[in-house]
Parts: sequence; C-alpha cells; structure tokens
Amino acid sequence: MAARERLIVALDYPERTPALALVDSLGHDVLWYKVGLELYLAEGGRIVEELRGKGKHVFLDLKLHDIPNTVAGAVRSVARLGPDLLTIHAMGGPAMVQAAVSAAAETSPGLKIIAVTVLTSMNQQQLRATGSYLPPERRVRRLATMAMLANAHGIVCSPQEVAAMREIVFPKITVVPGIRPADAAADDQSRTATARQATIDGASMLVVGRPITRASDPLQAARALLLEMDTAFRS
Ligand SMILES: O=c1ccn([C@@H]2O[C@H](COP(=O)(O)O)[C@@H](O)[C@H]2O)c(=O)[nH]1
Repeated sequence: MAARERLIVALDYPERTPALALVDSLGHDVLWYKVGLELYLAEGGRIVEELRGKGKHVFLDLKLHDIPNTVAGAVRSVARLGPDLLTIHAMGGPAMVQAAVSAAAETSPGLKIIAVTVLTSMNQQQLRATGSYLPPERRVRRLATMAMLANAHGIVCSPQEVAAMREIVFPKITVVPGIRPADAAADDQSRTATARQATIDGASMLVVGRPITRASDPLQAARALLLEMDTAFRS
C-alpha cells in the first residue's frame, strides 16, 4: 500500500489553530491525522469534524480505559464524529474490549477499535514498576492475543515488537508509534525504530509526531518519511 495510506501525523497541539495550520501546510501529502487527548480535550469533537471536512482520515487516540459499560458509552459518544480508528487500552481486559467493539459496530460500522498494548514510552524497568515482570515483547504478545480474541480490529505496539506481532494480528491492523529517524532524539519514547525498519517489519500504519511537527520544514520531513516508507515497502 502507498506510504500516504500508512502515515499518521500526530497533532499534539494545545489548540486547533497550529494543528490546522500544520494540516494545511502538509496539504495532499498527508491523508491521516492523529487527534489525542491534548487537542481533543481542548477543542472537543469539532476538531475531528474539521479534519473530516478537509477530507482527512482521523485516528482518535483517546486510549479509553474504564469499566465496559462506561467505555461502550464513550465509544458511542465519539463514534458519531466519524473517526476511522479509535484507541482503547487493552489493559481494560477482554470484556471492556468486546464492549467497545460492539458499541462501535452498533453506532458506526466503519469505526475500528484499536487496543493499545504497552505504551512505547515504557521500558522494562517502568513495566516492572507497574507490577508486570514480563519483558515488553512478551507483555505486548499477551495483550495483543487477548485483544484479538476479544475481536479488536487492531493493536498499537512499538516498532520493536511489530514483526513478532504480525503472526498474531495479521490481517488486522498494527498501528506503530515510536518512529524516529536514525539520528533523531528519542524524546520520551523508549522502544523506537526507524520508519524503514517498521515498514520492513510489517507495520500497517506508522504514527509520527515530533519528527515532523518540530522539524524546521515539516513538509520536507513528511516527504522524506514517505519516501523512506515507500522505498522500504518495495525492498
Ligand atoms: O504507545 C503509544 C501510543 C500512542 N502514542 C502516540 O503516538 C504519538 C507519537 O508522537 P512522537 O512525537 O512521534 O513521539 C503521540 O501522539 C503519542 O501519544 C505513542 O507514542 N505510544
């Protein structure tokens, strides 16, 4: 699939003006945008509707995590805005994942529920601090397997696990943040890799924020990533 169909640019901004300015500057090169907690809590559903109005696909990364009935209600509330993908936390367990999937199917059949496994910012030490003693890849595997059994449409995992997760998740979706150019700072991310490696390893969609949004020329940075993804896909 063409790289444009597989790159999601994360709009991690405190309000709509800089977010929409970036969208306009990236023009037709970028089709998919992530709206996360920062922007959604500041602007509400209208930011999703504005992006849809510009013909963009929306990855609504709210990482819902609550009891099944509450998550189902939240899914119904945001489904009417028309996002394409919506995240929930796999840690909510199979009943919560199943409730989210059922609520999406009833409200907006095209909406896909994506289960976040282990945040890409977490390393083994941080996982241990939460009481999980498995290495990250085994923890991701366990949560991904559970999410698939609960009928989630895909998972979020890091580029360091995506090759191993393909056998569990394919043909469903692997959404992969933690993408960094080889010479770039990891920032707060722990489990990172390049767009080339994530593509070779079979990621369905890559989520990229700061390497594009904080670049001196975001359009040039996005185009370089798209080229890297297309080249890796053909290799
Ligand atoms: O495990 C996760 C889940 C979601 N994210 C989101 O992806 C982007 C990554 O942004 P960068 O600036 O490229 O680090 C960000 O919006 C996160 O909320 C993630 O990084 N890890």
